[in-house]
Amino acid sequence: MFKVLVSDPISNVGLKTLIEDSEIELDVKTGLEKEELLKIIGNYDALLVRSQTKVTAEVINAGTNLKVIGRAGVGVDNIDLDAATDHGLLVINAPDGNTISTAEHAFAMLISMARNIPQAHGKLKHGVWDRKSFTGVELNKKVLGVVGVGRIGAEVVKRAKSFNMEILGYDPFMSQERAEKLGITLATVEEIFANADFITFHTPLTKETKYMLDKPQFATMKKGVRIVNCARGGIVNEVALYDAIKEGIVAGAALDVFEEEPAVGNPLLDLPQVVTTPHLGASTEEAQLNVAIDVAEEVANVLKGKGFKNAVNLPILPEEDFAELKPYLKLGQKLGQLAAQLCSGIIEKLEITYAGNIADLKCEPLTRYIVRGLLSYHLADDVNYINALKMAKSKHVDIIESKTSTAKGFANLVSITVTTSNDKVKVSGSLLNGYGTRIVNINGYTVDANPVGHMLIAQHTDMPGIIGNVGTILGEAKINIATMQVGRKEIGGNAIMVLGVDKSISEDVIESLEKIDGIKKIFNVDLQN
Ligand SMILES: NC(=O)c1ccc[n+]([C@@H]2O[C@H](COP(=O)([O-])OP(=O)(O)OC[C@H]3O[C@@H](n4cnc5c(N)ncnc54)[C@H](O)[C@@H]3O)[C@@H](O)[C@H]2O)c1
Ligand SMILES: O=C(O)[C@H](O)COP(=O)(O)O
Repeated sequence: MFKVLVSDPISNVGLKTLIEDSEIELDVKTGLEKEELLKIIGNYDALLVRSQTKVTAEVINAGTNLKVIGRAGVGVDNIDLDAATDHGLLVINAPDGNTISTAEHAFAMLISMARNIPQAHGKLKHGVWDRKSFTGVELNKKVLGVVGVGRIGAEVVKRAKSFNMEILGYDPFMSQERAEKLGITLATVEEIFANADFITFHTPLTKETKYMLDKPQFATMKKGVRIVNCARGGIVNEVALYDAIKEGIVAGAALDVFEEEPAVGNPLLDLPQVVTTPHLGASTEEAQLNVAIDVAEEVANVLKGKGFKNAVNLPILPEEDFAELKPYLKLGQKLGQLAAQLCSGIIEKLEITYAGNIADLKCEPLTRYIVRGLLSYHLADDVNYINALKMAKSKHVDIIESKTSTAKGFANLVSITVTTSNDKVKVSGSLLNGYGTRIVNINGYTVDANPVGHMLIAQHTDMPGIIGNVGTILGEAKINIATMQVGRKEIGGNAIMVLGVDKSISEDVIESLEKIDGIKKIFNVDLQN
């Protein structure tokens, strides 16, 4: 049974799949104080939030059973992604469900600001018929600057076009071709700031976008510019905005989001030029239902080990690409596990070569499986597919990947070389058509071993009697040999023996094996998981 905590208001109808799932126990506890959340989070496998719950490193540390954090919405700036990744926790969001609602809200805010609708409404509601104070401006033929032309930005563009606005757009990922398709002019952010009558922001809040509109940028703007921020507080510096309004540079600001929320008491709210809503961009029946359905489905899939598509802290391959790579994942993990058990010392470098037809695939997920296999020998469950690369970096393990079309007689070959403070180990594996995963080379010795269960790998001198002696000792210890491979480079030289055995070999048996004349080193390898 998986326990899921919902700590922000999320549509009950949208959560129906989780509520009705017999494998899931759902608790809805909204408005928890930080201390209360810290106290109970350790009981849950999944946490579902919107933007209110601050999922800090402290919460993540306390969530010892957490596997996934689901965000019913887009922005994940309330979640400490680094801490989640460090703990191998998957963070998923629901990026598509509130696009239209937020674009409509941004546009509603823009028009309200241009025509002073909230101010006039407020006055009339208080019994004052004031037609002089609220002369607005048209949108027709005005220049709209859209900063961030992703899902929401592009929808805002569509709506602005129907109002006959001239649109300048900036997004680091927008090509000239896409701009032309949207019917807008590709501009730099500086050009937008210098030329726009209205500027609307639709970027996430990142280190790069934090205060992208600040005092120096206001100084470059047209007098009378109007600003819309329905993305995130902190993209626009609120102190600088306040000053720019007071100085008459900015004629109006429409704000749905604030640096500190709830924004009660924010000085900007005292300015008549500011129209505002309390973070309502995604607050429609439709958006809330959409995001709840999406996040519920994804969280259930993650918990049950099924596929998911909206991971925030994990690169996701298109389904077709992942299907091609999937059969290799087990091979990658086993190669990593095997190499970890064949080497000693501090792991410094991992070199991976993808050869043959696998070189044509997008191998990043496979690299993660190899790294996970390698590090899990020492770090056990602390390392997983999500945090593997970060964990390697934090342990100062350099990862070097290369690809080549030639695979030395195999259709595909994955080779890994692990360099440690006192060792170097190379193992290669292949996915053999009809035979599954195979270890085909260990430190230059050709072998053909199925990487499963318990293995005994012995480095020895190629001389008569060794195989018999090993068999006798294992037989006396009641250890059944399932498979056996011997590889050598030259007669009487160094050789390797790879045995598949039915159970783990105890230390005293290993010691007896090590005493056999000609045996150089014994590795008791466990490839069970
Ligand atoms: N007010 C609300 O209720 C509400 C609702 C939904 C989303 N949002 C906010 O809106 C943001 C955008 O949502 P979306 O669904 O369109 O996301 P998106 O990922 O589709 O689009 C964001 C775009 O911003 C661009 N970008 C990133 N850095 C940039 C920079 N320095 N300059 C210009 N562009 C940059 C990205 O390339 C991307 O195309 C979210 O991150 C969220 O914070 C707010
Ligand atoms: O990023 C988002 O999806 C929006 O800011 C919506 O936030 P909310 O779920 O708290 O309304």
